[in-house]
Amino acid sequence: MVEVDPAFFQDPEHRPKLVRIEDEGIPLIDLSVLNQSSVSQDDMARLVSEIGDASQKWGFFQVINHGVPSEYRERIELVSRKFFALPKDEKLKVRRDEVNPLGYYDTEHTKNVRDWKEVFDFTVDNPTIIPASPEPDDQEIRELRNQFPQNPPELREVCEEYTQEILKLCFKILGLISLGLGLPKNRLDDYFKDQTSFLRLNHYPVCPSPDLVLGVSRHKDAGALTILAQDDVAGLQVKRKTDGEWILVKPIPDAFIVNIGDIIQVWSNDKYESVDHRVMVNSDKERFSVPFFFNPAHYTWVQPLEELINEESPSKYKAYNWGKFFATKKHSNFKKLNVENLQINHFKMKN
Ligand SMILES: O=C(O)CCC(=O)C(=O)O
Ligand SMILES: [Fe+2]
Repeated sequence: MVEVDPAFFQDPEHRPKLVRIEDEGIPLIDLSVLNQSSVSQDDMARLVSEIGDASQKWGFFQVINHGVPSEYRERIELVSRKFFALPKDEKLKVRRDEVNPLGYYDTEHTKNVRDWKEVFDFTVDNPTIIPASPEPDDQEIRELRNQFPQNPPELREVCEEYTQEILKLCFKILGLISLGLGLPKNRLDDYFKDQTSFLRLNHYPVCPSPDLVLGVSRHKDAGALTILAQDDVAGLQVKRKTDGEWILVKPIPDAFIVNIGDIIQVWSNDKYESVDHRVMVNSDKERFSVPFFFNPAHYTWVQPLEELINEESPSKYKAYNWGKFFATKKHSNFKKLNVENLQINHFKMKN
Protein backbone atom coordinates (compact mmCIF):
# COMPACT_ATOMS: atom_id res chain seq x y z
CA MET A 1 0.00 0.00 0.00
CA VAL A 2 1.17 3.54 -0.70
CA GLU A 3 2.37 5.38 2.40
CA VAL A 4 0.46 8.57 3.15
CA ASP A 5 2.57 11.61 4.09
CA PRO A 6 1.79 12.48 7.75
CA ALA A 7 1.32 16.14 6.69
CA PHE A 8 -2.17 14.98 5.66
CA PHE A 9 -3.05 13.39 9.02
CA GLN A 10 -5.82 15.00 11.05
CA ASP A 11 -5.53 15.24 14.83
CA PRO A 12 -7.48 12.32 16.35
CA GLU A 13 -10.49 14.47 17.34
CA HIS A 14 -10.95 15.63 13.74
CA ARG A 15 -10.62 12.26 12.02
CA PRO A 16 -13.74 11.18 10.15
CA LYS A 17 -15.84 8.28 11.39
CA LEU A 18 -16.21 5.84 8.55
CA VAL A 19 -19.79 5.16 9.57
CA ARG A 20 -21.56 7.99 7.81
CA ILE A 21 -24.71 9.57 9.11
CA GLU A 22 -27.24 10.58 6.52
CA ASP A 23 -30.03 12.94 7.32
CA GLU A 24 -33.02 14.19 5.44
CA GLY A 25 -32.49 17.49 7.21
CA ILE A 26 -30.60 19.60 4.70
CA PRO A 27 -33.56 21.31 3.08
CA LEU A 28 -34.26 20.76 -0.59
CA ILE A 29 -35.78 23.89 -2.08
CA ASP A 30 -37.60 24.07 -5.41
CA LEU A 31 -36.95 27.36 -7.21
CA SER A 32 -39.36 26.69 -10.09
CA VAL A 33 -41.64 29.63 -9.22
CA LEU A 34 -38.77 31.96 -10.18
CA ASN A 35 -38.91 30.62 -13.74
CA GLN A 36 -42.54 31.64 -14.18
CA SER A 37 -43.38 34.88 -15.93
CA SER A 38 -45.40 36.10 -12.95
CA VAL A 39 -45.11 34.86 -9.38
CA SER A 40 -47.95 35.11 -6.89
CA GLN A 41 -47.18 36.92 -3.65
CA ASP A 42 -47.99 33.77 -1.69
CA ASP A 43 -45.59 31.62 -3.69
CA MET A 44 -42.84 34.20 -3.30
CA ALA A 45 -43.45 34.55 0.44
CA ARG A 46 -43.30 30.76 0.84
CA LEU A 47 -40.00 30.56 -1.04
CA VAL A 48 -38.47 33.44 0.90
CA SER A 49 -39.40 31.82 4.18
CA GLU A 50 -38.06 28.40 3.11
CA ILE A 51 -34.70 29.97 2.25
CA GLY A 52 -34.72 32.00 5.47
CA ASP A 53 -35.50 28.96 7.63
CA ALA A 54 -32.81 26.86 5.95
CA SER A 55 -30.26 29.67 6.34
CA GLN A 56 -31.09 29.92 10.02
CA LYS A 57 -31.33 26.23 10.94
CA TRP A 58 -28.64 24.73 8.73
CA GLY A 59 -26.71 27.44 6.90
CA PHE A 60 -26.99 24.96 3.99
CA PHE A 61 -29.64 23.88 1.49
CA GLN A 62 -29.93 22.30 -1.94
CA VAL A 63 -31.84 23.87 -4.82
CA ILE A 64 -33.59 22.25 -7.79
CA ASN A 65 -35.30 23.83 -10.82
CA HIS A 66 -32.72 26.59 -10.43
CA GLY A 67 -32.66 27.67 -14.07
CA VAL A 68 -29.04 26.65 -14.81
CA PRO A 69 -29.28 24.48 -17.94
CA SER A 70 -27.85 21.01 -17.24
CA GLU A 71 -25.57 21.12 -20.32
CA TYR A 72 -23.37 23.73 -18.67
CA ARG A 73 -22.87 21.57 -15.66
CA GLU A 74 -22.24 18.41 -17.69
CA ARG A 75 -19.64 20.25 -19.76
CA ILE A 76 -17.72 21.61 -16.80
CA GLU A 77 -17.73 18.26 -15.03
CA LEU A 78 -16.32 16.64 -18.14
CA VAL A 79 -13.62 19.25 -18.73
CA SER A 80 -12.61 19.07 -15.07
CA ARG A 81 -12.14 15.30 -15.34
CA LYS A 82 -10.07 15.80 -18.50
CA PHE A 83 -7.86 18.45 -16.88
CA PHE A 84 -7.11 16.51 -13.70
CA ALA A 85 -6.40 13.34 -15.72
CA LEU A 86 -3.48 15.12 -17.45
CA PRO A 87 0.10 14.31 -16.39
CA LYS A 88 1.26 16.34 -13.40
CA ASP A 89 3.84 18.23 -15.51
CA GLU A 90 1.09 19.51 -17.75
CA LYS A 91 -1.01 20.73 -14.79
CA LEU A 92 2.02 22.37 -13.19
CA LYS A 93 2.34 24.66 -16.22
CA VAL A 94 -0.51 26.70 -14.71
CA ARG A 95 0.62 26.31 -11.12
CA ARG A 96 -0.35 28.81 -8.47
CA ASP A 97 2.65 30.34 -6.68
CA GLU A 98 3.53 32.82 -3.94
CA VAL A 99 2.75 35.71 -6.31
CA ASN A 100 -0.30 34.53 -8.26
CA PRO A 101 -2.87 32.65 -6.14
CA LEU A 102 -4.84 31.53 -9.24
CA GLY A 103 -4.39 28.35 -11.27
CA TYR A 104 -3.55 24.76 -10.37
CA TYR A 105 -2.61 23.78 -6.87
CA ASP A 106 -2.30 20.55 -4.89
CA THR A 107 -0.86 21.68 -1.57
CA GLU A 108 -3.64 23.64 0.08
CA HIS A 109 -3.81 23.58 3.88
CA THR A 110 -7.10 24.11 5.71
CA LYS A 111 -6.72 24.57 9.48
CA ASN A 112 -3.00 23.96 8.93
CA VAL A 113 -3.44 20.35 7.80
CA ARG A 114 -2.84 19.40 4.19
CA ASP A 115 -5.99 18.68 2.15
CA TRP A 116 -6.22 15.48 0.06
CA LYS A 117 -7.17 17.24 -3.15
CA GLU A 118 -6.00 19.15 -6.19
CA VAL A 119 -7.73 22.31 -7.43
CA PHE A 120 -7.89 24.78 -10.28
CA ASP A 121 -9.03 28.35 -9.46
CA PHE A 122 -9.96 31.31 -11.63
CA THR A 123 -11.77 34.57 -10.92
CA VAL A 124 -14.89 35.93 -12.65
CA ASP A 125 -13.40 39.37 -13.26
CA ASN A 126 -10.11 39.23 -15.12
CA PRO A 127 -8.20 41.00 -13.73
CA THR A 128 -9.59 40.99 -10.19
CA ILE A 129 -8.40 43.78 -7.93
CA ILE A 130 -7.32 42.94 -4.38
CA PRO A 131 -5.03 44.57 -1.81
CA ALA A 132 -1.33 44.05 -2.49
CA SER A 133 -0.73 42.79 1.05
CA PRO A 134 -2.66 41.79 4.18
CA GLU A 135 -1.07 44.71 6.09
CA PRO A 136 -3.90 47.03 7.27
CA ASP A 137 -2.00 50.26 6.54
CA ASP A 138 -0.78 49.31 3.09
CA GLN A 139 -3.14 51.00 0.58
CA GLU A 140 -1.50 49.45 -2.47
CA ILE A 141 -3.67 47.23 -4.68
CA ARG A 142 -2.80 44.61 -7.28
CA GLU A 143 -4.38 42.79 -10.19
CA LEU A 144 -4.92 39.04 -10.12
CA ARG A 145 -4.88 37.46 -13.56
CA ASN A 146 -6.23 34.08 -14.56
CA GLN A 147 -3.95 31.44 -16.01
CA PHE A 148 -5.88 29.00 -18.16
CA PRO A 149 -4.20 25.83 -19.41
CA GLN A 150 -3.65 25.08 -23.11
CA ASN A 151 -5.12 21.67 -22.36
CA PRO A 152 -7.97 20.80 -22.54
CA PRO A 153 -8.33 23.57 -25.13
CA GLU A 154 -12.03 24.12 -24.38
CA LEU A 155 -11.50 24.52 -20.61
CA ARG A 156 -11.52 28.30 -20.56
CA GLU A 157 -14.71 28.73 -22.56
CA VAL A 158 -16.56 25.98 -20.70
CA CYS A 159 -15.59 27.44 -17.33
CA GLU A 160 -16.48 31.01 -18.29
CA GLU A 161 -19.89 30.01 -19.68
CA TYR A 162 -20.71 27.97 -16.59
CA THR A 163 -19.72 30.84 -14.32
CA GLN A 164 -22.04 33.29 -16.09
CA GLU A 165 -24.97 30.91 -15.50
CA ILE A 166 -24.06 30.40 -11.85
CA LEU A 167 -23.82 34.15 -11.34
CA LYS A 168 -27.47 34.53 -12.39
CA LEU A 169 -28.38 31.94 -9.76
CA CYS A 170 -26.27 33.76 -7.13
CA PHE A 171 -28.17 37.00 -7.67
CA LYS A 172 -31.53 35.17 -7.48
CA ILE A 173 -30.57 33.61 -4.14
CA LEU A 174 -29.07 36.85 -2.87
CA GLY A 175 -32.40 38.56 -3.62
CA LEU A 176 -34.34 35.89 -1.72
CA ILE A 177 -31.98 36.20 1.24
CA SER A 178 -32.35 39.95 1.22
CA LEU A 179 -36.16 39.67 1.20
CA GLY A 180 -35.91 37.15 4.07
CA LEU A 181 -34.06 39.77 6.12
CA GLY A 182 -36.95 42.18 5.49
CA LEU A 183 -34.93 44.25 2.99
CA PRO A 184 -35.52 45.16 -0.67
CA LYS A 185 -34.65 42.38 -3.09
CA ASN A 186 -31.70 44.24 -4.63
CA ARG A 187 -30.34 45.62 -1.33
CA LEU A 188 -27.10 43.60 -1.49
CA ASP A 189 -26.44 43.61 -5.25
CA ASP A 190 -24.12 46.62 -5.39
CA TYR A 191 -21.53 45.02 -3.14
CA PHE A 192 -20.78 42.64 -6.03
CA LYS A 193 -20.08 45.29 -8.70
CA ASP A 194 -16.32 44.72 -8.59
CA GLN A 195 -16.63 41.22 -7.28
CA THR A 196 -13.73 39.02 -6.14
CA SER A 197 -15.73 35.85 -6.83
CA PHE A 198 -13.90 32.78 -8.05
CA LEU A 199 -14.67 29.32 -9.31
CA ARG A 200 -12.77 26.24 -8.21
CA LEU A 201 -12.52 22.82 -9.79
CA ASN A 202 -11.86 20.23 -7.05
CA HIS A 203 -10.52 16.72 -7.52
CA TYR A 204 -10.27 14.38 -4.53
CA PRO A 205 -8.20 11.38 -5.64
CA VAL A 206 -8.67 7.90 -4.19
CA CYS A 207 -6.96 7.76 -0.79
CA PRO A 208 -5.46 4.71 0.97
CA SER A 209 -6.24 6.17 4.45
CA PRO A 210 -9.70 7.77 4.38
CA ASP A 211 -9.87 7.29 8.15
CA LEU A 212 -6.91 9.61 8.82
CA VAL A 213 -7.20 12.38 6.25
CA LEU A 214 -9.79 14.75 4.84
CA GLY A 215 -10.29 16.16 1.35
CA VAL A 216 -10.89 19.52 3.05
CA SER A 217 -10.60 19.97 6.83
CA ARG A 218 -13.48 21.51 8.74
CA HIS A 219 -13.93 25.16 7.76
CA LYS A 220 -16.47 27.88 7.04
CA ASP A 221 -16.56 29.68 3.71
CA ALA A 222 -15.36 33.26 4.14
CA GLY A 223 -17.32 34.90 1.30
CA ALA A 224 -21.02 35.73 0.94
CA LEU A 225 -22.45 32.58 -0.64
CA THR A 226 -21.09 29.34 -2.08
CA ILE A 227 -22.87 27.44 -4.84
CA LEU A 228 -21.51 23.93 -5.21
CA ALA A 229 -22.00 21.22 -7.81
CA GLN A 230 -20.96 17.81 -6.48
CA ASP A 231 -20.79 14.62 -8.55
CA ASP A 232 -22.56 11.41 -7.52
CA VAL A 233 -19.86 10.39 -5.00
CA ALA A 234 -20.82 11.57 -1.51
CA GLY A 235 -18.20 13.21 0.70
CA LEU A 236 -19.34 16.65 1.84
CA GLN A 237 -20.37 16.72 5.49
CA VAL A 238 -22.09 19.58 7.29
CA LYS A 239 -21.95 20.11 11.04
CA ARG A 240 -25.54 19.92 12.27
CA LYS A 241 -26.23 22.95 14.49
CA THR A 242 -28.49 21.09 16.92
CA ASP A 243 -25.92 18.52 18.09
CA GLY A 244 -22.62 19.10 16.26
CA GLU A 245 -22.92 15.77 14.41
CA TRP A 246 -21.35 15.58 10.92
CA ILE A 247 -24.10 14.96 8.36
CA LEU A 248 -23.42 13.78 4.83
CA VAL A 249 -24.98 15.89 2.07
CA LYS A 250 -26.68 13.46 -0.26
CA PRO A 251 -25.84 13.86 -3.95
CA ILE A 252 -29.00 14.78 -5.87
CA PRO A 253 -28.59 14.82 -9.65
CA ASP A 254 -28.73 18.36 -11.06
CA ALA A 255 -29.19 20.02 -7.63
CA PHE A 256 -26.82 22.73 -6.37
CA ILE A 257 -25.75 22.97 -2.76
CA VAL A 258 -25.91 26.51 -1.41
CA ASN A 259 -24.28 27.65 1.80
CA ILE A 260 -24.24 30.87 3.73
CA GLY A 261 -20.73 32.29 4.04
CA ASP A 262 -19.23 34.41 6.82
CA ILE A 263 -20.17 37.70 5.11
CA ILE A 264 -23.90 36.96 5.14
CA GLN A 265 -23.56 35.85 8.76
CA VAL A 266 -22.11 39.27 9.60
CA TRP A 267 -24.51 41.24 7.36
CA SER A 268 -27.45 39.46 9.05
CA ASN A 269 -25.92 40.15 12.49
CA ASP A 270 -25.90 36.37 13.20
CA LYS A 271 -29.48 35.68 12.13
CA TYR A 272 -28.07 33.41 9.44
CA GLU A 273 -25.03 31.28 10.13
CA SER A 274 -21.98 30.22 8.18
CA VAL A 275 -21.64 26.59 9.22
CA ASP A 276 -18.61 24.29 9.48
CA HIS A 277 -18.27 21.69 6.77
CA ARG A 278 -15.59 19.27 5.58
CA VAL A 279 -14.97 16.68 2.87
CA MET A 280 -14.30 12.97 3.36
CA VAL A 281 -12.38 10.93 0.81
CA ASN A 282 -12.73 7.33 -0.32
CA SER A 283 -10.40 4.38 -0.71
CA ASP A 284 -12.12 3.22 -3.89
CA LYS A 285 -13.66 6.27 -5.57
CA GLU A 286 -12.31 9.61 -6.66
CA ARG A 287 -14.64 12.59 -6.33
CA PHE A 288 -15.08 15.86 -8.24
CA SER A 289 -16.84 19.03 -7.15
CA VAL A 290 -17.16 22.60 -8.44
CA PRO A 291 -17.71 25.34 -5.85
CA PHE A 292 -18.39 28.93 -6.86
CA PHE A 293 -17.41 31.45 -4.18
CA PHE A 294 -19.55 34.58 -4.52
CA ASN A 295 -17.52 37.40 -3.01
CA PRO A 296 -17.97 41.20 -2.92
CA ALA A 297 -15.57 43.92 -4.06
CA HIS A 298 -12.27 44.12 -2.18
CA TYR A 299 -13.10 47.61 -0.84
CA THR A 300 -16.26 46.38 0.93
CA TRP A 301 -16.34 47.05 4.66
CA VAL A 302 -18.29 44.10 6.07
CA GLN A 303 -20.51 44.85 9.03
CA PRO A 304 -24.07 44.14 10.17
CA LEU A 305 -26.53 45.93 7.85
CA GLU A 306 -27.64 49.19 9.41
CA GLU A 307 -31.34 48.45 8.80
CA LEU A 308 -31.03 45.43 11.10
CA ILE A 309 -29.36 47.27 13.96
CA ASN A 310 -31.23 49.03 16.74
CA GLU A 311 -31.20 49.32 20.51
CA GLU A 312 -32.73 45.88 21.06
CA SER A 313 -30.50 44.32 18.47
CA PRO A 314 -27.08 46.00 18.67
CA SER A 315 -24.32 45.24 16.18
CA LYS A 316 -22.38 42.10 17.04
CA TYR A 317 -19.37 42.85 14.84
CA LYS A 318 -16.82 45.53 14.19
CA ALA A 319 -16.49 46.39 10.49
CA TYR A 320 -13.69 44.60 8.64
CA ASN A 321 -12.27 45.13 5.18
CA TRP A 322 -13.09 42.20 2.86
CA GLY A 323 -10.02 42.67 0.64
CA LYS A 324 -7.64 42.54 3.59
CA PHE A 325 -9.46 39.52 5.01
CA PHE A 326 -9.31 37.75 1.63
CA ALA A 327 -5.63 38.63 1.10
CA THR A 328 -4.77 37.27 4.56
CA LYS A 329 -6.62 34.01 3.90
CA LYS A 330 -5.06 33.57 0.45
CA HIS A 331 -1.64 34.16 1.97
CA SER A 332 -2.09 31.81 4.93
CA ASN A 333 -3.49 28.79 3.10
CA PHE A 334 -0.44 28.66 0.89
CA LYS A 335 1.66 27.21 3.64
CA LYS A 336 1.41 25.58 7.02
CA LEU A 337 1.49 28.22 9.74
CA ASN A 338 1.74 27.89 13.49
CA VAL A 339 -0.94 30.46 14.19
CA GLU A 340 -4.71 30.24 14.08
CA ASN A 341 -6.17 31.34 10.71
CA LEU A 342 -8.06 34.62 10.54
CA GLN A 343 -11.79 34.14 11.36
CA ILE A 344 -14.79 36.49 11.64
CA ASN A 345 -14.98 35.88 15.38
CA HIS A 346 -11.84 38.03 15.63
CA PHE A 347 -14.15 40.97 14.78
CA LYS A 348 -16.90 39.97 17.22
CA MET A 349 -17.80 42.66 19.77
CA LYS A 350 -17.08 41.75 23.35
CA ASN A 351 -20.31 42.65 25.19
O1 LIG B 1 -16.05 19.49 -2.36
C1 LIG B 1 -16.96 19.83 -1.62
O2 LIG B 1 -17.99 19.15 -1.52
C2 LIG B 1 -16.88 21.07 -0.77
C3 LIG B 1 -15.63 21.87 -0.92
C4 LIG B 1 -15.56 23.03 0.02
O3 LIG B 1 -16.19 23.08 1.05
C5 LIG B 1 -14.70 24.19 -0.33
O4 LIG B 1 -13.93 24.08 -1.30
O5 LIG B 1 -14.80 25.23 0.38
FE1 LIG C 1 -16.24 25.13 1.83
